[in-house]
Amino acid sequence: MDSREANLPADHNHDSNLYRSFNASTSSSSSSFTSSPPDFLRNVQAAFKRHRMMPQLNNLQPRRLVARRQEPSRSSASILDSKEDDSHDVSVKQTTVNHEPASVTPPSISGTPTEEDKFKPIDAQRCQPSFNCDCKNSNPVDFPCLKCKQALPVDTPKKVQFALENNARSHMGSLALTEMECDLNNQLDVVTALNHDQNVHKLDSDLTSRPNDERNYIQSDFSHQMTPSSNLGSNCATTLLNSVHAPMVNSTTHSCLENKSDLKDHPLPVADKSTKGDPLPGDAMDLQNDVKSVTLKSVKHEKPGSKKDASAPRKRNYDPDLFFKVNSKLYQRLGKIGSGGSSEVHKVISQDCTIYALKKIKLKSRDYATAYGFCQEIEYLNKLKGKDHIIQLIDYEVTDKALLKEVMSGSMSNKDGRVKDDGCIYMVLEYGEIDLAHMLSQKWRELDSTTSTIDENWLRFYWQQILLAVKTIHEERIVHSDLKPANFLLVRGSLKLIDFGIAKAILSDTTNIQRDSQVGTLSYMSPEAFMCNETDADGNTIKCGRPSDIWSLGCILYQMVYGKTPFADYTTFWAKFKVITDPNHEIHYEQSSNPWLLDLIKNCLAWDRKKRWTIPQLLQHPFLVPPIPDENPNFIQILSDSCRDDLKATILCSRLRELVTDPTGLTSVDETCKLLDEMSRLCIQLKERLGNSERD
Ligand SMILES: Nc1ncnc2c1ncn2[C@@H]1O[C@H](COP(=O)(O)OP(=O)(O)OP(=O)(O)O)[C@@H](O)[C@H]1O
Repeated sequence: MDSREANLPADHNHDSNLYRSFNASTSSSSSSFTSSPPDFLRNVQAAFKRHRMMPQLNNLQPRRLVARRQEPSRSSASILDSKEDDSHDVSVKQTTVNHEPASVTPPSISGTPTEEDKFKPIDAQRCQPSFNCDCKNSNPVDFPCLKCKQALPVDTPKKVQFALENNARSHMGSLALTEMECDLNNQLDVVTALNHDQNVHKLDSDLTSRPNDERNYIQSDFSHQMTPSSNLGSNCATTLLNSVHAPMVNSTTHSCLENKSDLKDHPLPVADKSTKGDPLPGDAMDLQNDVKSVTLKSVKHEKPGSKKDASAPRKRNYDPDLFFKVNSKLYQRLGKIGSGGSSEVHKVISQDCTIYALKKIKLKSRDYATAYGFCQEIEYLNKLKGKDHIIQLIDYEVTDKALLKEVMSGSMSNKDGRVKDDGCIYMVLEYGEIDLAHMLSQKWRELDSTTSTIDENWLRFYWQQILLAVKTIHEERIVHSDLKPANFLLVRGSLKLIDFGIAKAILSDTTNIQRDSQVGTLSYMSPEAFMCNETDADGNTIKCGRPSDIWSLGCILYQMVYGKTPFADYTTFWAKFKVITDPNHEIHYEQSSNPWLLDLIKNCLAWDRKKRWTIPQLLQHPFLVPPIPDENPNFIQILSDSCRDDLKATILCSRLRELVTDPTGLTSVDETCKLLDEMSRLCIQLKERLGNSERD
């Protein structure tokens, strides 16, 4: 055992009643868990910090996530199943706890059997595999196994969990009751179920009743553990620390209550026989009384096997204010992340303790074509599954099954039809910590307070990732049409593309697509997006294809370099429309210390879409792939040698040599830029030729 834990001071405080009473029944460890609240909290915090990244913690299941399993063939009234309430059964269930990674569940189009019933009951969720009765427990020390009744050794992290749980519980008011009740028949649950977020939340509410200094201490102690929430990623420890603002799960509590058929048979933890005879101090006594009263109500309300209940309509076993349900799986809401023009995006946690983003699109009062378009995002995300730079779709559900069917079959026979009023699209997505828009504004805030300019390596790193993301979709013949910083999310250090809400597939063999309407976000919209479907000077219909995305990328890069979009000074729609669609409008570029950078932006923001570079070209641009410095006198020679057999490449080489060795006429910055333009073009062409000859 860690010496710091072993040295925890003795408990003299009423706040420790719960864990004290528990310790009394687990005598060998009792001294380890005794501490006055501030010391105790500190020790717990220290211990938790030490262990929170350990794999064991990643397996912890937040019990509030789960709702009670209902037997498929029975009404909700028959939830109370004596077998399920048998604490022995817990250890059986825990062996079946599903620790699969976030898996992709094939969505059901219609009539698929509900998975609701597979939803793990709370007891099963709480127990960790190490606690099951197959423990072959040869070293009984601390906690009794519920099935074999043998004591199980308690490793350090579990103690930490226990201590944390109980510590927080000891600060709880009556809100803790229902959770307590869930534990009534299972002392071991108290150890294994770490529900820090809820406890902290409850702690908040309870703090008001505490003396000021103690309250301050507790608040600072816990807030200390709850720091950089959204940037921590999605491991379980993060979850536990992050979800402080998650709503409390009264509904789960209820479902938990519903599962206790006869709580009389199960001893209350606070009234454990090992503490028999000890008068229960105030808090614990209140708690116990409250538990009993809630229990009685619950039992009365949910009498098992009653005919009335059996005939009652099936009850929702979750509270829609607290959970989302997608393909019968529940996701607890942790807070709203954002909302777009058409959707709400929430941070959620799944039953396997993984953080996701859940995008909900309400289809109410949408016309069929629009709803169909939204649904197509699913199609694209499915197509882009497994691609590194694209946000991953974990699961989805379209409540209007007919609509989904149409999208999946690629038809829209029902286009004049109406979407069901309560129709919704749910998409469970990989969770992104921060989007590029926020990263940029942070970056620019930092830069504004110093004299330094944007770090080119930072720029290169993220620009390359942006290009790779767009390359992925372009290769799949998808035009995103709404590229902007907010649609690139940082996931585990990589930028990933989101929001294919208005993306379009390139259907034919042509490189362009025709859009039905003008789309995108004004500041990033290409000239052709503004003029989509109109006729150009040559009488051709203006189309939006991949080059339109490249223009948007140019706007993003401009913003990364200068801190604002190229048309930011034109604030109204019409002003923007006018300058962007004007082929003679000259975009203003501030000087840059790196001329390649300017060249790069200009190649994206060429008004003539045919002159815009493609993604493969941009990926090879000298800004990302700097040419070997001129100091190397042999560079051109080496280059010429390597393409000796290719006449065109040799010509390019000699032209490049001329420019490098004799850059005449460089009297102005403009001239210099032109020269660099030319050199850049030659470099790219050479690179292409070399690449081709390599392939041949
Ligand atoms: N997977 C995710 N992880 C984290 N945050 C996300 C995720 N998906 C979306 N968001 C957040 O939610 C916001 C809205 O999402 P999204 O852009 O997909 O919705 P939308 O309705 O299509 O928006 P818009 O009107 O901007 O096109 C995003 O800007 C982003 O901040």
